[in-house]
Amino acid sequence: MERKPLASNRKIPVAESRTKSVSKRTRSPNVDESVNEGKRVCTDKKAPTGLKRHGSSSCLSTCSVTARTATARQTSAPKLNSVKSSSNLMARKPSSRPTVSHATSTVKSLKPNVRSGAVTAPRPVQGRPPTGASSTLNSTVVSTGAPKTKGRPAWDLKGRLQDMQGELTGCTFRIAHLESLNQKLSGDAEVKHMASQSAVKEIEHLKEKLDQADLEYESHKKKLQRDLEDLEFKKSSIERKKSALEEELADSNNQVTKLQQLSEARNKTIGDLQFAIEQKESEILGLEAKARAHESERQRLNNQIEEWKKMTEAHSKTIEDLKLMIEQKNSEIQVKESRERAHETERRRLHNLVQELKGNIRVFCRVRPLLGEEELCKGGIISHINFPDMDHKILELDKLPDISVNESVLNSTRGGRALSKYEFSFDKVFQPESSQAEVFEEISQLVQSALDGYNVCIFAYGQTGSGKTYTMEGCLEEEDLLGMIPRTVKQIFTAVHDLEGKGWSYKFSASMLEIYNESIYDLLSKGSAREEKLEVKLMAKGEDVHVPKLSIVEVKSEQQVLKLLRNACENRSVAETKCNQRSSRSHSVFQLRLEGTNSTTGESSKGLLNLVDLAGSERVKESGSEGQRLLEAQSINKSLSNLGNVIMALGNKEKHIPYRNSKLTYLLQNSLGGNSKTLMFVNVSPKEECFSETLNSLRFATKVNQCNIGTAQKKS
Ligand SMILES: Nc1ncnc2c1ncn2[C@@H]1O[C@H](COP(=O)(O)OP(=O)(O)OP(=O)(O)O)[C@@H](O)[C@H]1O
Repeated sequence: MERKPLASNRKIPVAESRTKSVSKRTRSPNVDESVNEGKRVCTDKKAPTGLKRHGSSSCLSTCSVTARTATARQTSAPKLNSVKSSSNLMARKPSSRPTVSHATSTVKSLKPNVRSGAVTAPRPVQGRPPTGASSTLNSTVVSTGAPKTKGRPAWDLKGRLQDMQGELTGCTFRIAHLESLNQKLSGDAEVKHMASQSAVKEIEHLKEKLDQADLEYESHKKKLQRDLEDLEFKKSSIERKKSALEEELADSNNQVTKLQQLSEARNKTIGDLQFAIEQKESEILGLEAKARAHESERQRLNNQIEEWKKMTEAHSKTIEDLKLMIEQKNSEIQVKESRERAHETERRRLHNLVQELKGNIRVFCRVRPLLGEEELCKGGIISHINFPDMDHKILELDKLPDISVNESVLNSTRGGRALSKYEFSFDKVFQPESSQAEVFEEISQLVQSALDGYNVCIFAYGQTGSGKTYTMEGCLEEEDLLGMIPRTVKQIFTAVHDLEGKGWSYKFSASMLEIYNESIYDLLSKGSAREEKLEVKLMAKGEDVHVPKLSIVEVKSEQQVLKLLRNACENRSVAETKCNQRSSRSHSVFQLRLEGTNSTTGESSKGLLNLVDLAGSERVKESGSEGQRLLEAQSINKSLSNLGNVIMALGNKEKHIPYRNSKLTYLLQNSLGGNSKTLMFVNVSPKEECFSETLNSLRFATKVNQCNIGTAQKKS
């Protein structure tokens, strides 16, 4: 709150200055100063009202003193200094009275002038005649006349005495007059002194009041400031409260809105609930009706239960009879199961016998169909390959006119044209339209042999592009196109499920490797391990061969094996980008170890299934390879010809079988020969330009097919 200036404030300095002046006057009463000051006070119209009253009286008294002083000045103009000093003395010592001696001194001071006759009549104040004592004094002086000393001779002592007596009389008169004047002035001075004292007291009183007023003002000001601060604090707190209240109001409004929405929702819910209650009430009515119906039904059922109890007693007897029968049947079943197990053992024996009779090396020939652009040539007909017999065991290869083959051939005619034919006989010949399922059906017995504890080896042999990979792996993403490996795995897991009912439990572990340029690589490992060359080791004489560091994964499902196959394919394709068409130039070997035990009969079996996709069998000379290709071709040629040599040696019952001449035969040592069953697919391309390679492949397969490598031994 802004403080308004008080009216008295403006006047205070004046009053103070006046008070100071008065005090000063009081401390040093000087008539002239008082006169001057008195005049100034009288003319000061700005004096405060409180002071005016006192001031006016003071002024009046001062003015009267002034007037008198002025009169005295006029009266005794020549001796003004003396009068002044008297006045000053009186003013300084108000209690002291002017004495005669004093006056005498004054008179004395006048003497020289009298003596000299230089006393002059005081000049009257302009416009005003001399009044009172002054006029009297003047008249006295005048009446005494001028000194007449000059006019008397020295000897006229009497005259001079008279003059001096006259002069003394005048002086005496003047002294008396001055004394009266002095008394009057003393009285005036006393009055003035008293007035001055009262004025001083008044001023002091006023000063005290002023100080008090100042103190009050200061305290009031402080109070007002405190009040102002309090009010401002209250104002700010009120504003805070106001803003808080506004926020609360906004919150409240929000809450009100929410509550309104909630209320609406609840009203709707209440409506729904009421509707539901009505429905439930009607349902309850219906249920009550049903309950009544059920009660009557329960009554009826109770009656029926009573009847059934009687029947149950009768049935219990029947059940006892049946239990006896079941026990009899169970003992019969056990007898039958033991017979079945004996039959299973016999089946295995007979199955092996059949395999033996068929030969432990069997050769299937598969001719793939013409594909894509190949079909456009000659209307999609394979004219140089014939399948003459109904048993699908013979393949005829027509000698093409422009291809010379150093071989004895059958002569025949077709369409009036003499043709040379090559006839090959195998355990089975699959025509181009044969499906994967049909092919697998023929080898499924071999798979069963692996479960029975035999080493089984299935090869795919043939030139590049003849269908080896298609036959062994097929397309893993399409059920119908699955090759021999996934189908074998599937059959094994299906068969194991059946065998479990006969007391058998199996453990399977899988591995997959690649032999490229006579080096072994793990197809199930990744990174640097994928590039590591592995070695074949023989554990002990007559024992299994094994490859240290090779990944051997225990598998428990068909899906797990398929996943491994996919990983292997991926790894093979990665390597293929580094080395052109590497998959065609390497052998891939999938191995599945099967270990079975029969907890009922105590039998056990240990089989090894080898599924081999051999490298393309092109001949080095004809392919005209050089550099890396030549090295690959030489490695392939070496391992394939050694495979033929091993099989020949086995067929010839030679003492030394050259297994170690190549990595492939060394690895398959225990799966080729007396303790194993071997099947070779010879894959044939339908293209005429592949005639020469087809002929070579068929000749190689024929040699293998003619071998009898002995009776397989079951491992246990
Ligand atoms: N019986 C068949 N039915 C349909 N297509 C086949 C058949 N046999 C092979 N093919 C196809 O022929 C092509 C070559 O087959 P595949 O790759 O299996 O030959 P390959 O002998 O394994 O060749 P490589 O030695 O180069 O690996 C592939 O596209 C394959 O799908």
